[in-house]
Parts: sequence; structure tokens; C-alpha cells
Amino acid sequence: MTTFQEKYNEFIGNKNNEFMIVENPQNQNTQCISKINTLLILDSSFNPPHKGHLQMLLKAIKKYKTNKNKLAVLLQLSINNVDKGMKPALPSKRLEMMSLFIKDLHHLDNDIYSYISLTKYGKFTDKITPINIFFGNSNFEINQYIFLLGFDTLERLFMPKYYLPNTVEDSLAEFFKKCKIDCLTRGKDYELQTKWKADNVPLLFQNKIDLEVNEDLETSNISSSNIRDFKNYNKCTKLVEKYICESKVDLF
Ligand SMILES: Nc1ncnc2c1ncn2[C@@H]1O[C@H](COP(=O)(O)OP(=O)(O)OP(=O)(O)O)[C@@H](O)[C@H]1O
Ligand SMILES: NC(=O)c1ccc[n+]([C@@H]2O[C@H](COP(=O)(O)O)[C@@H](O)[C@H]2O)c1
Repeated sequence: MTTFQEKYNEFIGNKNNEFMIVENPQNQNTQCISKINTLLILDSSFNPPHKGHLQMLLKAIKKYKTNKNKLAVLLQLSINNVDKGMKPALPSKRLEMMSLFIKDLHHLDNDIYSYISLTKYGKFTDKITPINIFFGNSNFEINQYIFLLGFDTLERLFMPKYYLPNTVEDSLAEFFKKCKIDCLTRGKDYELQTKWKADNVPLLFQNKIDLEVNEDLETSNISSSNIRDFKNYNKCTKLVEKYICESKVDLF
């Protein structure tokens, strides 16, 4: 049995588990970790991780890494998507791919601390609670949680159906006290997406969301579903990194 399978079994084995850290930074330097003040969170089904995800992280790291900001990255696998099921790749295999993805990120930026976690929560308003319990303690100095989202998820974050009978504003108020959203456009309609944000996000939360236009259509059009549609790793080498293809995780 793989370590990831064991960790996953441990996680689902206890119904009280809502969040679990699966991988910690490799070089644990407590003094440096204590200086981390910004956590970038990419919560996804990683089915599989792809170059679009990498682009989101690299853009966010570039934007938020400053002399004052020491960053950590949390890649989180959500086992309960608000809308989608868990098929086809096994959760343990997704964790394995996430770990490869993090190694790749470290090659590109070796100054980043990274964590991998599992969560049972589908809604962002729930996801933040255990994250804040883990990272909000005195071992860290975290003062900003930044969720990295693509535009399609941003639209869904503001859909009333997830919060009924409460209003979207009331339901998200607490979340936006602690968190910001860094969002990338998807596909070519980025002007419409910018307009959607201006027209639909309640005024109260407008400044909590940074919507960045990604004019590079090659990366902004990538999704895990279109990779799975290729039905063959050899046909999607432009969309996923080589190590994911080589991992031969059964996706198709
Ligand atoms: N190419 C991309 N550009 C910008 N955001 C992206 C891109 N791919 C995924 N995302 C965002 O990353 C987050 C995690 O998404 P996830 O990996 O589940 O999406 P996906 O690739 O669209 O998957 P699927 O096709 O299986 O629905 C979501 O907020 C999604 O909008
Ligand atoms: N209203 C919400 O909080 C909301 C809406 C859409 C997606 N999500 C979550 O965002 C993550 C990414 O989801 P998608 O891959 O479906 O875009 C998943 O964990 C999903 O559950 C949350």
C-alpha cells in the first residue's frame, strides 16, 4: 500500500476528520516557517493537475511574493466537490500527482514552503475553518489567506443556491474577513468576465477579489476534463507536465 493510500484511509477512516495535512515542507526550518504570513490555497480535484494550475500558482507567487510577504502554498484535495463526483482517478493517485506537482514548483521556486491537505468540505465558507485552525496558530504569522480560483469557480462562489435559505452576502461575510480571492480568467471571453465581476460581485466584496486577465489562451483554456477527453496521455503533452504523463495514473 502506498503512503498516500494509507494517509487517505486514515483520513476517511474517522468520520470526525474534516481536514488533514498529508505533506509538510520538505526542509522544515521552524524559524523560517514562523515567518510565513501569506498562504496561497489552490483547492481542486487535481484530476489531473495541469499546466493551467501551474500557471495560476506561478502568477500568484509572482504577485504576492515581496520583501514583506513570506509565502506558503497549500494544495488541497477536496473529496467532496459541491457539484462533481470523485471519479475517475483514485484519491491516493491524485495525492501522488499533487506531490509531483509540488516538486516541480520547487524546481521553479525553491523559496516556497508547501503543504498538501485533504478536506471533506466542498464550500469555501467551510473549507477555511480547519485551515485557519491549523495555520492560524502561533507557529505561523499568517495574516492573509488567498484562495486561487478560475473564473468558473468565482461565478459559482456567488450563486445563491449554495447558501439557501441564507443570502450570499451574509454567508460570505465571515469568509471575506479572513480571505481574499485571486482569480484568473478562463478562455477568450475575458472582457465579459471582467464585466461580470463588476456587475455581480456585491460591492462589499469587490476589493476582496483580484480578477487577473490571462491572455495566454493556451493555458487559460486547459481544464482537467479536456485532458481526460483526450483519452491518452501521449495526446495531451501540451496540457500536462511530463511527470504526470509518466506517472501513468489511470484517468481515462
Ligand atoms: N486553465 C485554468 N485557468 C484558470 N483557472 C483554472 C484553470 N484550470 C483550473 N482552474 C481553476 O482551478 C481551480 C481548481 O479546478 P479544477 O482543477 O477542479 O478545475 P478543472 O481543471 O476545470 O477541472 P475539471 O475539468 O475536472 O472540472 C478552479 O477554481 C478552476 O477554475
Ligand atoms: N459556493 C462554493 O463554495 C463553491 C462553488 C463552486 C465550487 N466550489 C469548490 O471549489 C473547488 C473547485 O471546484 P471546481 O473544480 O468544481 O471548480 C471544489 O472544492 C468545489 O467544491 C465551491
